[in-house]
Amino acid sequence: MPAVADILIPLALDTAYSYAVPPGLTLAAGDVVQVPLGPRETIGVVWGVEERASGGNLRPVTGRIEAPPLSDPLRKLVDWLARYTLAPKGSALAMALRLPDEAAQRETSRIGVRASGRPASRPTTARGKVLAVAADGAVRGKSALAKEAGVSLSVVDGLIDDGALEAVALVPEPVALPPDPDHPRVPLSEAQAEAARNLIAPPSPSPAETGGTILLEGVTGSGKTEVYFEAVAECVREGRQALVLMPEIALTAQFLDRFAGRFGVRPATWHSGIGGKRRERIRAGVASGDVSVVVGARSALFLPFAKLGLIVVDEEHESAYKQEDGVHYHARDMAVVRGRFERCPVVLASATPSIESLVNAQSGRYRHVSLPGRFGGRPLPDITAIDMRLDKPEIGRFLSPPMVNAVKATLAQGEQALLFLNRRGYAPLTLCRACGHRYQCRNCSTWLVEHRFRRALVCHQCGYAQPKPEACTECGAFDHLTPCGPGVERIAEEATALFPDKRIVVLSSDFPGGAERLRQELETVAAGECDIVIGTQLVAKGHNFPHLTLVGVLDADIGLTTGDPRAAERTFQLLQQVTGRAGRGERPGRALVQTYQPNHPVIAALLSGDAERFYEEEIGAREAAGLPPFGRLAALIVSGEEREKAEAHGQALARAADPPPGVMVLGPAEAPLALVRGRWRFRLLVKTERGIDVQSYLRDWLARGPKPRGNLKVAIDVDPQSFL
Ligand SMILES: Nc1ncnc2c1ncn2[C@@H]1O[C@H](COP(=O)(O)OP(=O)(O)OP(=O)(O)O)[C@@H](O)[C@H]1O
Ligand SMILES: [Zn+2]
Repeated sequence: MPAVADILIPLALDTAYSYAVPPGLTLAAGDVVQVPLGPRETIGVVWGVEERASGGNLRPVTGRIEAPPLSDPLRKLVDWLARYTLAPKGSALAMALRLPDEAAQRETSRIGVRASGRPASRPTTARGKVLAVAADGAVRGKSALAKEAGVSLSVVDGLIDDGALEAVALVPEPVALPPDPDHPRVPLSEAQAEAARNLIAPPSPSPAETGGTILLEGVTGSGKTEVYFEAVAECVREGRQALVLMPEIALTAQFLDRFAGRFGVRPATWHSGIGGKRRERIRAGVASGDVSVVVGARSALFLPFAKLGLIVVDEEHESAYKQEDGVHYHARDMAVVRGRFERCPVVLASATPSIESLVNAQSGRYRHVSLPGRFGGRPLPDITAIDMRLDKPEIGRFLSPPMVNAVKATLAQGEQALLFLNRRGYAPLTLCRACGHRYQCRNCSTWLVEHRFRRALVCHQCGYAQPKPEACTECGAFDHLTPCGPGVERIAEEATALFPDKRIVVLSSDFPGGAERLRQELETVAAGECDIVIGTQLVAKGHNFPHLTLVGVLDADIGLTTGDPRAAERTFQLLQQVTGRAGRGERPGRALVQTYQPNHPVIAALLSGDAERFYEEEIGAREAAGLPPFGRLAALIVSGEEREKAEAHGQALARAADPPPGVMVLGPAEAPLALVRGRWRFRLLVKTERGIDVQSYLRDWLARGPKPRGNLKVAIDVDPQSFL
């Protein structure tokens, strides 16, 4: 009987297609192949092979492709991801199947030169210098050779033309050298050593299964990194591979150097800035098992590891782990799933765990390993509130007098201060004082944010930008456009006026020069090469700034009024993280928090340092309201170019909802961000009891309900993190 292969294609298709396996080709599940699809050829992955009588009229597989096959656990992850998120299976596959892009194919290998043994036809002093260096016969890069000889590159080129030097292709450097788990290292503290032991080997004899998820909870600066490095070391000793997931921007040279301090070499890294050939070589090294540790952003979760033995999710509470477009997945949750399929342990590390993970730890589903104090007995920072109703800043200013004094005192000691405001740009709103006009995005229902550095009004949703006008575009009045409220650029202006001779740096995700420049800038902060850092949430977490002793939070209340069910949790985590940047080095730190609501439970918990009580109350509130993890949420976001049609489709969906007992469907309601990129948005929210299979319900409902037509779209977001 002929063999038939079911091939999943990495496009938005939900099922695998059947193809005949031509004689002479043997295929196994996971193989990457080329197949005809309509008039074209495309790439796919074998999802299953069987002998079937009816395979005769199927189109044949064209051939196998040189690419690492997808292992059984990775294919299971793709299936699971698609089922859980309701994304088409092919879209889930696309995340695990990044094929060499054309740019990578075109990249040429690096060329080096060495002495050919023939003399130069026209000897000169400069040429003599080059040949003297090259006399050892070693292969060098052209510019390295020129530099070593102290001549210009053209001299080297001349010698190549002349035949005295010959060009050879350089063997690419390995993407990562093998980490040494027993590299000499700084000793762990007693608390760290105990936590590391618990992480690697559970204290009480547990069932023979390895695997399992562990919550590693330790206050800011407790030294969790060194603890999970021990688990990584153990994994490497066993000859297996480890993956450490981090929020993208935490992947700094400082972190990689810490890794090198522990293991003797830097790990392979994986994030959106890594492209071309390097990407392919990391994938290949991961698939062959040559690369034993990868530190990466969330997409590293889909790398084809040959023998994965450990996944660490650092800062597991981070909402950046949730992908909010395309396949809506949460990398922390998928890490737990991949760990299950790979039968390897998953360590979730955080100073401020997500409510979900903490509940799982308390209920015994996860093991719980704690580090209750800072490394070296260092104290946690003192946190004090500044009541903004009493300590008002001057008109048009945003730093209250006690804040200014604290910064002054800190700088006088030669220490560093961080001013934290979670708002990019100069001012979040521009208003004409003559006619009252407010500048709004033409594609989105958002105010345009002034960016003074760029001299533009910018939409933070769609990126639309217009030059800041001289006169009001509505009424023509000159000199009446007023910035309302502060962003980090405006705080920088104020700080510069107050401390004109200090080095001030502003850090936010729109830092000019992109992520790589931003990473470099974070290094200079860590090295103590600036006095005042002004930053958004991007500098608030995961970083280690040893010179920083004062953290000033400028608007602690900013996140409390969003109406988001996670507002309290988010605000608490963010404030705890940002204040936790203070006093991590030799000198103790403190934090000042500007607030209009010092008695708000979140602010009060932060000030008292009683995280446990905050978590207890928040968990109680979630349970009472049936919110995650005690109930489940899923959102449908209907969008379209015409407002009425989008709303009507939302209403038609709601009419078809027919929720069974235990399921509630709310909406459609106009989304808080009602218009984004010219599309009107309406949200439906599904809230269910914990035991309900929300995916099955959603599938039935969508199959039954009206189909989106024309430019209408329905996005599905299971376990939504954002409610905008
Ligand atoms: N065994 C050790 N010996 C010397 N220094 C250590 C040791 N363990 C940790 N440290 C230092 O203590 C500081 C805090 O450690 P680390 O960054 O691992 O904390 P953390 O728990 O990850 O904090 P956060 O959650 O706030 O990011 C760092 O400066 C680190 O270098
Ligand atoms: Zn916009």
